Amino acid sequence: MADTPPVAPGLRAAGVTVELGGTPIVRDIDVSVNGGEFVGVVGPNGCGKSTLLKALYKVVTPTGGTIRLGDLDVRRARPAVVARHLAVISQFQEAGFNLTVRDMAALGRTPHLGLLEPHGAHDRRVVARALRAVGLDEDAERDIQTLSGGELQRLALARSLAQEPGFLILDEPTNHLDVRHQLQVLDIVRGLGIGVLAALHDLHLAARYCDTVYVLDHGRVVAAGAPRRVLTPALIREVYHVDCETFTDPRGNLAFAYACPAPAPAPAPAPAPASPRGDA
Ligand SMILES: Nc1ncnc2c1ncn2[C@@H]1O[C@H](COP(=O)(O)OP(=O)(O)OP(=O)(O)O)[C@@H](O)[C@H]1O
Repeated sequence: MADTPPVAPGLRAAGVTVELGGTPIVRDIDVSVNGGEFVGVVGPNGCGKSTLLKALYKVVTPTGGTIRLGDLDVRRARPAVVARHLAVISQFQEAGFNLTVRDMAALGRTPHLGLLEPHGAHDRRVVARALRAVGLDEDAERDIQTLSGGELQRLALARSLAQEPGFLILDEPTNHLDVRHQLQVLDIVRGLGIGVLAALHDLHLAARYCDTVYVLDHGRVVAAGAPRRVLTPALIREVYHVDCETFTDPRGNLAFAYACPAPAPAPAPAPAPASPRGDA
């Protein structure tokens, strides 16, 4: 009988609170992502999206809360153990070393290998498949220093795919990407069939790809649920301070038309002080 594939683990975070430099940045947040679900975190600049994600993937230490990935207690587990289950694509991709594209993608295998254990045939196959998936297979021997920002972003995805994670956290995965590659990357991610938590700025992409969105403002969740239910003109006005109309585009996706609110009319000029002589 064929083995049943392992069930992708879900993420359950409760009461996550983060203070940085004595300032509360993330305040008592609950997040739940089922295995196979694509969940977005949206909100204005500085609302705490990256800090929340960093707390979930152990780069920032929360001051409170619990974080579980399947049966794993993320806060107590060693980072190397967490990395076997969780891949992360962070906001800024830097090509700091002279590695080839293939070598960089192959780093995704590290959590699965023992110290100094060489890559086997399976590892090489996984890496080749990951590079093919993001359209970088023909660039495998290039030095990563020569890649564009968008190519580096796709390489970061290839490295994460090579990691064969059970869960994926993405911080602005479409940074630097043109329209086609935005869709390509998010299609690949959604097609993985694992739990995904992604901070997204583009509400069109959030509405198109997410099963659920969490809307953050000033470090708190102010709304959560299916995009059509949550991303209303009223909520967008309240959180982003723009005028907004929503509509369904010709492809059936929820879409948004924004405008900055008209500036408040200038106050009327103060009346000129009365002349001491009383003439006009
Ligand atoms: N190490 C730190 N010390 C103090 N404040 C910090 C630190 N890191 C981030 N912050 C502040 O925390 C707030 C939230 O930052 P965060 O990067 O989580 O926001 P964000 O929602 O991801 O923003 P953006 O959309 O601009 O990427 C910001 O006001 C930021 O200046």
